[in-house]
Amino acid sequence: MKETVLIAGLGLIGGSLALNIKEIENVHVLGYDAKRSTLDYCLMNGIVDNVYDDFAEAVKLADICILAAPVSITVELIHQLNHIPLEKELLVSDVGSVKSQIMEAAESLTSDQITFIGGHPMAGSHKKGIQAAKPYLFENAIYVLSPTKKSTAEQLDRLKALLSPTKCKFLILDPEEHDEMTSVISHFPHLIASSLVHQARNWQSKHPYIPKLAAGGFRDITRIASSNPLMWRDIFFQNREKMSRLLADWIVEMQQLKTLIDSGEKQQIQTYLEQAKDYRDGLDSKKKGAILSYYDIYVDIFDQPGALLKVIGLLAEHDISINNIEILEIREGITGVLRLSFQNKNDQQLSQAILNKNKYETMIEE
Ligand SMILES: NC(=O)C1=CN([C@@H]2O[C@H](COP(=O)(O)OP(=O)(O)OC[C@H]3O[C@@H](n4cnc5c(N)ncnc54)[C@H](O)[C@@H]3O)[C@@H](O)[C@H]2O)C=CC1
Ligand SMILES: O=C(O)C(=O)Cc1ccc(O)cc1
Repeated sequence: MKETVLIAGLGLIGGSLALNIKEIENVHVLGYDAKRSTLDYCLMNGIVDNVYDDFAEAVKLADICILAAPVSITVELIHQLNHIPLEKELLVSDVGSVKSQIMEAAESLTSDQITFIGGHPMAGSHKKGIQAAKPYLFENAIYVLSPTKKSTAEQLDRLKALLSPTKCKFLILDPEEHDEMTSVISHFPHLIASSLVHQARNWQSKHPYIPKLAAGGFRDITRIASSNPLMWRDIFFQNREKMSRLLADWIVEMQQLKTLIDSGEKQQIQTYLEQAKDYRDGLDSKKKGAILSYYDIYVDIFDQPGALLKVIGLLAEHDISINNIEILEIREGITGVLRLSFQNKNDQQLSQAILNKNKYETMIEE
């Protein structure tokens, strides 16, 4: 029998999930979103089979519903579920970056027909909206699942099967643990990235050339500050206790660093940097897999934009999709380096072979 799956919120994450779930035979995918233009786009591009601008109407038809709106809206939608008369069993999940409030709302659901299992794919981008949705967004990424008291092992397996086309790796976590870990590894770094951008902007009044000097390091560390402010406002708000605790620790560490810098203790400064480097290098190791590391190739190029187009064209001819392209420190007419990122090792190695055959100098970091 056909299973009906509703995705509520068809932005970057909901749209990317829909693209994957649509691949499964015998699944009918419905979409709900507050934006009419998003629903029209989804229909026009075959991302879902049918669209609704009324949550209650759509959810009544569904066997499984994935809530993929901003976190505060997801909490509201869970509360709404309590007041929607359902005629069949409904398995509900979500994709929210903070889990505690969502899981609290889910535990307070009174309907016997609804079972909730929390979810969070640990992958995304700084882009937002349906037009940024990609089918391979979650490949090799961790997908956190948080079962509830009511959910059964069979329901967990059913959800995993539905998400299996994403090629993610599942990890079961308790919501409190999840929120603490993501505050350290995702939410707090975002706050620091935004604060670094503010600092640069403040200095720009004294040095108008600051933006022109912004080199690779500043761009790398502040990339996430260009993400969706509405989404991150919700994340900071919902995880504010853990963020505040991390800020307090950070302030103490910054004070210690200030003392170290003021003292001019070269050896201690070097030790501090070496310890950070050792830990960071270990995180990136593909064997450990602690960070979702993309498969990068560095390519030497000589003049842009011609060289850029040629490299991309060569890979496109072989249907290889590039996850990210970055030009590292290139100026016109001077040798530069292109960093191409791929989702998997196969694409990385095939691309290297193609580029080498076409006389490009390439390098893969071990
Ligand atoms: N962007 C990212 O990298 C990641 C985001 N997440 C989580 O995924 C969720 C969605 O984020 P994105 O897809 O990035 O955001 P997005 O802004 O791309 O998409 C959100 C969608 O929700 C819709 N929406 C807003 N209010 C609504 C309402 N009242 N009813 C129905 N639809 C509504 C919007 O129209 C939009 O289509 C958030 O909870 C976020 O925490 C999780 C992992 C990664
Ligand atoms: O853009 C990036 O590097 C991200 O880290 C994306 C991301 C944003 C929010 C999440 O909850 C999970 C992943």
